[in-house]
Amino acid sequence: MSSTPWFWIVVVAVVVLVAVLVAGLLIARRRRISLDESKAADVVEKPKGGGYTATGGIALAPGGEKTEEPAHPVEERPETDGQPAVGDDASVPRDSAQRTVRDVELPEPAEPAETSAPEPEPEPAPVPAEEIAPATGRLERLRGRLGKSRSVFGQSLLGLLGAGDLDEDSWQDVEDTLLMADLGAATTTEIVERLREELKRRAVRTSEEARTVLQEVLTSALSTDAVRAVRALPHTVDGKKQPAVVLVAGVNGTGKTTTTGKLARVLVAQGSTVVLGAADTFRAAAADQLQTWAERVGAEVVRGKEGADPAAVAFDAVKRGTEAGVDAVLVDTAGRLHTKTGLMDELGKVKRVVEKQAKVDEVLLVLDATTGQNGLMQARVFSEVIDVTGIVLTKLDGTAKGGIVFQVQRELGVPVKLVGLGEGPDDLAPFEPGAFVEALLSS
Ligand SMILES: Nc1nc2c(ncn2[C@@H]2O[C@H](COP(=O)(O)OP(=O)(O)OP(=O)(O)O)[C@@H](O)[C@H]2O)c(=O)[nH]1
Repeated sequence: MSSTPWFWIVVVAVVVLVAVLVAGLLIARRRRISLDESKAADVVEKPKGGGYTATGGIALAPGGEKTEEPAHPVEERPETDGQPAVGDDASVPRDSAQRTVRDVELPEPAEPAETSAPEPEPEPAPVPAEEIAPATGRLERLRGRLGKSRSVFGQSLLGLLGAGDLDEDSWQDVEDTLLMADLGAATTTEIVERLREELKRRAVRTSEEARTVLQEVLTSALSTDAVRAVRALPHTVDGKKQPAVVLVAGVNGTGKTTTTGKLARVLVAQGSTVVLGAADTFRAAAADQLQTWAERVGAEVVRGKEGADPAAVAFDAVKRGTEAGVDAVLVDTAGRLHTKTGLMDELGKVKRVVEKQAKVDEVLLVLDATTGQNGLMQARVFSEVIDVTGIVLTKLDGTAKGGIVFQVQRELGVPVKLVGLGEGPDDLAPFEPGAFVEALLSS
């Protein structure tokens, strides 16, 4: 056999081999995502000066009959280890003067005036001392307030996920980043599992695609069927106007009074009339603070003397609000958490007493985002004591741990309804999962 056919067979084989190798290299290169590429993509993707920009104003709903929301018994909650037991201290009071919780007789419904507390002192509603910014302007001004929360969380996650096929060490880094941002063990595990699944299922190859998946997974982890509107609008009972009754609860220093004032401002700006109840009678300054808010926004305040029975003050605030035909009564409660039993006595009683004349439509639990796990433990105690219907997460402007939102909502089974993004009177925003995640991931 002549050597020529063999020569051509060898040439063809070599050409085919080279072609296969080149094609393989090209495909492999396309599939690899470098950190440089992710950075380049980020430069294009990052919204300029982007921050938390809720798309709408704070949603409000009438009180009265609630729509059925999913039951979330404490036994079914994850991460229930380490809950403070009865008698555990939950926080250090801001001021030293304290009074111990004592048993006080509940006022009879027919004779509310016979409470053991001093007579409350209704104040006439003053004219608003300041012009209240409209909701749209307010939201715009909140841009960038999540600054500190964003950098750690979003950038390290995007850096990791944008780096291509992740090995186990890199997944461990993703997990650590989520844990450091205060998402908690259960939420972190769930999110990592979903990220792994989605990246694989969608054969994610670019950092841009990874960003989309991350955004979707985080947003869906924050989504809930529960209503986020604050039930602060009046409703009708037996043909008579009934103000919405909102209790604001939380440990001292979390921002209850400030939140009550900010919420009153939102309501007044929308044309509602409001009575504020200063049921935090442990600290004289708390009632003064609320009174200042009332003067600023043009609301009436009902307060008792220092040491008065908080339940009696709350009762009288609701009574006054009903008689005056206002739209909403916001009751600022005391949050001293010396003992779970004490809190149960106080807060439970406030609610029971108020409900002798009107249904409580909303119980907002105010949590300080900067306290991380401690805040979460407080939340567990409160949710056992009182039927919390919404969370207000304050001081998100001052923490790198915005991830606490995920954990709080998951553990309590109650939606985060509002977020506090500063000390200013208009620094209260509605909580929107999509906008929040967008702010976390941008830089
Ligand atoms: N940075 C920041 N500070 C806030 C926010 N909300 C409240 N604060 C500040 O937190 C401090 C405590 O707020 P208060 O409203 O007095 O807290 P409280 O829960 O009523 O406290 P007690 O009356 O002691 O029970 C104040 O200095 C507020 O200005 C927020 O969203 N961001």
